[in-house]
Amino acid sequence: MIDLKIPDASVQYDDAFYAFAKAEHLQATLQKETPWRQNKITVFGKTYDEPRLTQLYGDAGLTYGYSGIQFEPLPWTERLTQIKTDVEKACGTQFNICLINLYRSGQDSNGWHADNEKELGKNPSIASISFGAQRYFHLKHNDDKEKRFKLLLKNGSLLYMSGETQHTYKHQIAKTKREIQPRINLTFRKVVL
Ligand SMILES: O=C(O)CCC(=O)C(=O)O
Ligand SMILES: [Fe+2]
Repeated sequence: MIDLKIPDASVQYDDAFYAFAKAEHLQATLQKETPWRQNKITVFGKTYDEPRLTQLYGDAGLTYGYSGIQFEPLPWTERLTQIKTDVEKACGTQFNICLINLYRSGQDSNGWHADNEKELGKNPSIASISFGAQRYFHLKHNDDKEKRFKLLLKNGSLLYMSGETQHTYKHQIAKTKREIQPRINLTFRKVVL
């Protein structure tokens, strides 16, 4: 992994954590075998479909949620356990849940947010694996408008955010009008509460 040297944050990246062909295969397999959920989000009293499909896997007994919804994870599959082991080795950190996102097209997205839920403890460590179509990952500093960064997340890449990153920055996957194939993203996290 290389350090992206994002000021006031700790963000590391490996653009070929998995070889291209292996990553394409994992994209196709996970897309097919995951029991995708369509969650609803409520913004200013109106309810919408979340602009992507998701699923949560994790250790038995844990719960994790965001935007006011709590989820119970499905038990780890063999495939996800293998990926988790690979990621833990690379990051030197243990994880106990994995949120999977499916971005079906360029119209699917993930709006500005930080993964700073209190269940993740003081300085959340988040490892993010991307399979399939490349999408831009944007970072913006909470207090300094000049500090904005974007990174094209490649098929098979690993992005690791730790330290104070979730306090100092928000991140997003923006919509795009370009014709774009599906993308799967796995974020490994550690629930400590
Ligand atoms: O899809 C991505 O690369 C980011 C996903 C994300 O930020 C999240 O699920 O919290
Ligand atoms: Fe996130």
